[in-house]
Amino acid sequence: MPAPAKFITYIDAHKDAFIARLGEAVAIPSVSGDPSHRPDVIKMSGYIKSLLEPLGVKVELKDVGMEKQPDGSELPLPPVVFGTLGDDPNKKTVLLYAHYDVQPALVSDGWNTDPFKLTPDKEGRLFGRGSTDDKGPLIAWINIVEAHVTQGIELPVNIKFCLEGMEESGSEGLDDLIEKEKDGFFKSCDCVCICDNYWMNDRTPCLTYGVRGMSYYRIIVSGPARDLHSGLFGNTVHEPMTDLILLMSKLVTPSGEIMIPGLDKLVAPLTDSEKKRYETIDFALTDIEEQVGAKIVLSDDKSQVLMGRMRNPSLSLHGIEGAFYGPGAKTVIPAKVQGKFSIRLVPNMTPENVDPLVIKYLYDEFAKLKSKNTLKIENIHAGKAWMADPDHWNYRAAIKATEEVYKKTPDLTREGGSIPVTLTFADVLGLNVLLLPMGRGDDGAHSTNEKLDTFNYIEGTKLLGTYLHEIAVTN
Ligand SMILES: C[C@H](N)C(=O)N[C@@H](Cc1c[nH]cn1)C(=O)O
Ligand SMILES: [Zn+2]
Ligand SMILES: [Zn+2]
Repeated sequence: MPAPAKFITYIDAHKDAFIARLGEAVAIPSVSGDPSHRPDVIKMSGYIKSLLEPLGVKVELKDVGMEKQPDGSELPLPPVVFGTLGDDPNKKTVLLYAHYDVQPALVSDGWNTDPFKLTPDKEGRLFGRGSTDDKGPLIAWINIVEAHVTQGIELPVNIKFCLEGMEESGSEGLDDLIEKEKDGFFKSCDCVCICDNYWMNDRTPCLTYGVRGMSYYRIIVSGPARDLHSGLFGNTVHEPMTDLILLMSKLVTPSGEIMIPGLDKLVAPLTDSEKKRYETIDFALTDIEEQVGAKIVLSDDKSQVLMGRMRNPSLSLHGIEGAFYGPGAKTVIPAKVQGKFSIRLVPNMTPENVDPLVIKYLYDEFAKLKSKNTLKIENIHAGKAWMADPDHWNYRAAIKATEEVYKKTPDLTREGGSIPVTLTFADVLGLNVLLLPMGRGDDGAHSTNEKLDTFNYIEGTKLLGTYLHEIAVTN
């Protein structure tokens, strides 16, 4: 059943108000990975509550405890926002998940505008941290509820909201809460919809039936009791940074191959029918080139590139904490450095079968250095890969909604990024999970100048609303 015309008209008529609302959300720098921003993450949960309650949504802010910091101190975790609207036993109940935390962003990283001030350009692109990941989609769900409630349009389903503030930092606390509430808050849910990923390009909508998992590591090399003068102690002591750089150079080749023995044997084998699926996705190498702003794609083969993102693991080096990085030429030997890297996990890899291989390999490589420094390896957070059945009515409803709004049949894709809770919803609640993205492949999530096109925000809002009307009638 298409969404009522009144709903579509309301969305179009309120475009400016919806952009202003997204601006309010972006202005709260809810960076979950930065302890100094924890009050902002918590403030964001209050902002969401203040939008939902006047619309008749019953809101609970669920406390999920404390987060241990590397120095042993503790920080309060931001609450998980539970919302309930409707309890009609004759309607399906849809669980809507989104996250209200964002990645860090500084103007000095290379932003052209203040990342926490939503800034439109003349092409209608809305620049700001979280615009596409994931505040745009989260605010869109609220806009949809507002359109129904204020226009007297009956909601075709009961809605449960589960909105978290730690997704960008390993979703700490959420799995336990879902386990605890599976026969409580989540009991009546029939399916899940998550709007937190992206199209493959700037033209073709997609539905996503898989995400990669992730294991994020910190390798800590320490030696001297304090930072040293390189003129006095260079070629005199074992230098932690030298050891760390050597270790990090042993993880992945420049062509993307993971160098840790045994990891490749864990990956689920490729079948012929799966291989064919990559050939039909609307995608060109130029899409990646445009998204990254350079001609640096690893392969000339479209299917290889898609498999590299969707069904194979990857290892990325992210940074070194404790290293000298400022301007000038400080002649320091850093006393303790921490290298950060992560591995994107695919079926049948798990943090449990990957961790021992990573740890053994790094200790073996460290032993070869014959260094007197100390090595410590930690898995900071981990989540498994997930795949759903795209033949389910949840997906059929989303295909119909996409065809109604965009007049195109969506591609079926797997996401290269990770959304740890997808697997928990599927396994613990036993529900089909659909990823229904709003933004485009060139939105720059996690990057500088993240944006959401006004077109995608508004048409995406219509899509999500239409999807609710379609699931009500799809079996
Ligand atoms: C796909 C989703 N929008 C996303 O960006 N997820 C993050 C999750 C994460 C895990 N550790 C840190 N962030 C991602 O895939 O990086
Ligand atoms: Zn996200
Ligand atoms: Zn993200």
